[in-house]
Amino acid sequence: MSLQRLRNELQFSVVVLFCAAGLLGVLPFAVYRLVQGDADAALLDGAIVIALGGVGLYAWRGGDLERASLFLVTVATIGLLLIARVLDLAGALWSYPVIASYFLLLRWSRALVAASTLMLLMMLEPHAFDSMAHRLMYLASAAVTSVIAYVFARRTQLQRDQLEALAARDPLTGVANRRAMDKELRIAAEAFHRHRVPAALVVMDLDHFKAINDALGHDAGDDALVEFARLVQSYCRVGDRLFRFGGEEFVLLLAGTGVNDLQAFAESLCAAVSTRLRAGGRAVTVSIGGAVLRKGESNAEWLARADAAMYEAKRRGRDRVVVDRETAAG
Ligand SMILES: Nc1nc2c(ncn2[C@@H]2O[C@H](COP(=O)(O)OP(=O)(O)OP(=O)(O)O)[C@@H](O)[C@H]2O)c(=O)[nH]1
Repeated sequence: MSLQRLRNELQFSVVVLFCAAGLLGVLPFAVYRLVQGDADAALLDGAIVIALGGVGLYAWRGGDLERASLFLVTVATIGLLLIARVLDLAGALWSYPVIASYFLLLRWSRALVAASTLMLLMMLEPHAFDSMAHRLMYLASAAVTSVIAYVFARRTQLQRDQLEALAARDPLTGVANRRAMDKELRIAAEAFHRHRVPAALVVMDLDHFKAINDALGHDAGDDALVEFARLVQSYCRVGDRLFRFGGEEFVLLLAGTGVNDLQAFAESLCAAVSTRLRAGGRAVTVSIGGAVLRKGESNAEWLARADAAMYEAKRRGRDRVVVDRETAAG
């Protein structure tokens, strides 16, 4: 489990690997200082090793990553400032990995503040550098490290956001996909169970879609799906969420909607589709099922009721709405 997280989760792997690398990097020095009889430095290195080991173990065992990250950068910063005091320039060299950790583990604005503060404190440290030239060289190299780490962290974050957005979208219609739906349903269900905010699900399935494909070709079918999604979205309010459930089936989540509003909304949407949606000059219709979330009901049960209502609409002749009225009980 944790090995898998090491491969898949950036923050987890940075915390664990930083702790492991820091621990392995500092431990030999702690032993060396002890052998040399340099008790202060040995004690300091030993304390850093123990702190890094503790944070790494905490994260590895599933501890809160935000907390672990904050603790890690704090330990690394304090350790670095103390080492720079005890060990002169050799201590300052550790500021490069510490700066990198800021940009990998903190929000970029906080990382910028932390890196600037660290550089300032190091510059003010009287024992860390033996000449002004060394001091300025440190400042320049630490600033370059900060810029590179900043660019890398920002780009990585941007790419991650883009990948997440792509993974949640249906490429044909551009609406959210089934994966995104599960998350939104959880949020709506939580608002209902905690605060009694009603929520309705609308399941929509285009009628005789196979016939459209067969008669006009797959591309015309695709166009009809895109047009349908556009039409439904034009009917949505700001908080409503449309998902492509698969094939020619779509799901609409209406937050704050009770059973009567659901019925009225679905009826007008159904009528709008049959009058406005066309494929090869022919009207395209939709069968719609609806259900509002009931007390004590799981999301799967809720969705299954809306889906069953949609199949009932198909059974009754298509191009119509069936709302599961039992839902009013909740
Ligand atoms: N063009 C296109 N067709 C799709 C897509 N996804 C699924 N389909 C087609 O949608 C059709 C669905 O057919 P059926 O499940 O038999 O349903 P139907 O013909 O719509 O009939 P009813 O739902 O019973 O009214 C299949 O022919 C699928 O190939 C898509 O992304 N694009």
